Amino acid sequence: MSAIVEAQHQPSAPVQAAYSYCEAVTGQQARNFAYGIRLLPAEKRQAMSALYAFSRRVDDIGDGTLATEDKRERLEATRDVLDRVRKGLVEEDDTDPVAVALADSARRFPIPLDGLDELIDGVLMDVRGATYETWDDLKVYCRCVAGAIGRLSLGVFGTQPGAQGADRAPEYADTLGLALQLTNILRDVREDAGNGRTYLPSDDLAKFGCSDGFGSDTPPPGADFAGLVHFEVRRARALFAEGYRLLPMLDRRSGACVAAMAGIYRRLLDRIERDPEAVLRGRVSLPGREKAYVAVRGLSGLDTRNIARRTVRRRP
Ligand SMILES: CC(C)=CCC/C(C)=C/CC/C(C)=C/COP(=O)(O)OP(=O)(O)O
Repeated sequence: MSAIVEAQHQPSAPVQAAYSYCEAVTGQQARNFAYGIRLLPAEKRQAMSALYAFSRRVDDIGDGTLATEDKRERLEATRDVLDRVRKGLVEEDDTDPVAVALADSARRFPIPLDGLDELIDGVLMDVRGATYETWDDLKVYCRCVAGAIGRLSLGVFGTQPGAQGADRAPEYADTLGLALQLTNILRDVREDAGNGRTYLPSDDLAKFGCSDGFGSDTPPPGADFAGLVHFEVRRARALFAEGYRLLPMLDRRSGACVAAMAGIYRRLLDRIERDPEAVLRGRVSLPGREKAYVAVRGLSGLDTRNIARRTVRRRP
């Protein structure tokens, strides 16, 4: 019986090739998230790679050098691909491997594909050059480009039968996405400034005398740059703490994947907190061996158990 079930889960050759393509994209480009995705069993790993490859495509259009109108057109073309996936119109021999892999994943897992529309909407906001006055404004953007990825991933992970508070799992997955995105914004502050983009809320920039932006490897004169960074780090930490409530609801390997992704980003945040100006000098990153260590820790379940204990303690 189990052999029959196994056989049913074996993708056909073209679908397998499509997944191999998505896994190659993930391995080459997901410098941090690949460490978590690798910890998943094959079917979930393939589905996460399909989600990653689609998201990468959307993100690359947004970050690319095309003119604004061409970017818009390309983004709407990815929305058409998504519509074909949603309507079950993508055949196994389609020439787009990402569409084939995504269509197969959507058949296997209850992935809320509308989250990918949100991602496209978020990148369109970016292409339009949106700026954010308050954290509430920035949150709208972060929900689209990262919260949605958390909710999509949860569709692949699922929650464990009988997990307490599982109805709040999408909310926690979304919050974890916000935590990662805010960390990403802090890490990339200089690179984004170079591309004419500022994501941090203008209210926060004004409060710390940083409204003139970050065009050089030292803070603008008179600015309390460290104060600004520490303020945003505290905000990100609170989001991590809330989002981590998801972990005890997941099975062991999905929990390991999330713990590795979040753990690597939390360590980035630690580094940024210790030396805020480092983000002006270049891209803060972790050495490969440290990322591997965080992944192994995730697999050991240590982080998940600690969080479960803290969550239980906090309950009234
Ligand atoms: C529940 C759950 C799984 C939540 C996580 C959701 C998630 C993975 C959100 C991604 C947001 C983010 C910071 C993308 C940057 O990708 P990038 O390719 O620019 O990152 P990199 O530059 O660090 O490689």
